[in-house]
Amino acid sequence: MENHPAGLTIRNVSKRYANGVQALHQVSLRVPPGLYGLLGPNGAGKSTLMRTLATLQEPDEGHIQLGDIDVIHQKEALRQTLGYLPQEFGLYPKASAAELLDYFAVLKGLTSRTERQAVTEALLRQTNLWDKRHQKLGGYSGGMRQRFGVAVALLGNPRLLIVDEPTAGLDPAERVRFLNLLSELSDTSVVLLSTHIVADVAELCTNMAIIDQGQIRLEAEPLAAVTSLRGRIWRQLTATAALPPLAPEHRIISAKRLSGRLLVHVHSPVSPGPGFEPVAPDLEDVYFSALAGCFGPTGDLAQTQKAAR
Ligand SMILES: Nc1ncnc2c1ncn2[C@@H]1O[C@H](COP(=O)(O)OP(=O)(O)OP(=O)(O)O)[C@@H](O)[C@H]1O
Repeated sequence: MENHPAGLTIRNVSKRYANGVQALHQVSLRVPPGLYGLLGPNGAGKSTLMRTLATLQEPDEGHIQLGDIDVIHQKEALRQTLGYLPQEFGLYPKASAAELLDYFAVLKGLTSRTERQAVTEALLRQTNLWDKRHQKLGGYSGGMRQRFGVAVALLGNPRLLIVDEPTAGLDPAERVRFLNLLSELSDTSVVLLSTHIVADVAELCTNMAIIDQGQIRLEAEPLAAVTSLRGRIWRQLTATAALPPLAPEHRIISAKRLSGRLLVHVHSPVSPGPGFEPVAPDLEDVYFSALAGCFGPTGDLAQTQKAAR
């Protein structure tokens, strides 16, 4: 991180809610500038971590640093440089994008009308909404709403942009447009994307982490993670829906129904037995292997590879 003064460092962050749920357990991550994907299933703790980073809630313990800002103890300083797009946000349906963005710019302290016009025009162009700026937000599609959310989050030129599950509900074209926008933004800042969609991370993220039950299961570059699984993923298409019997050291990482049959993927350093064939791994195999604990308790790819040699 020393080489990346604007990067984000998260150390041993834990959070237990009043109802006893341990949403985060000793989470540590290094998030360099670029597009970083935080991938995990429902209830993994992604939103809890995002809200904590956005200073909307306190962790029980841990340390978070963005460049020279101590996020937990210098909340105001962090907020000056943060853009946050929550999982759900309300918009005034009767306002147009231009009106509402102008309003948020005033709230952000941009009092000069000329300056505001320049800033909001640039943001509406960047998010590809300029032509639709006079349309009422109530008539915006899901993707346009999300891009408008990003325009609002970008007011004030944040060094850290947090987007919490932004692609859920977008059609494929809108999803790609939205991810491209995030990728462009990540040229100049840290962009943290939380998602449960593996393809979001596979396509554009330069780094990623997989979180499950409040714990980091893997932190890696997506390509390196896929490469690390070469020769370790095997598949079998079973005639019935029954899972094949396996030795304890072989782990079924996924089982999908396919036209009445079952496509089983197994993580194993050697052939799991007759009926299995090797398969070129992809990021979905990485994801399911991580959830099955195949990358070890620390989720550190380098450690895992060393142990496997
Ligand atoms: N305010 C809260 N009070 C109590 N428990 C909570 C609260 N918020 C979240 N939880 C619980 O903490 C765990 C993590 O939730 P969180 O919303 O952070 O996960 P997530 O990965 O964002 O899930 P999703 O993809 O479903 O949004 C879940 O078990 C959830 O039920």
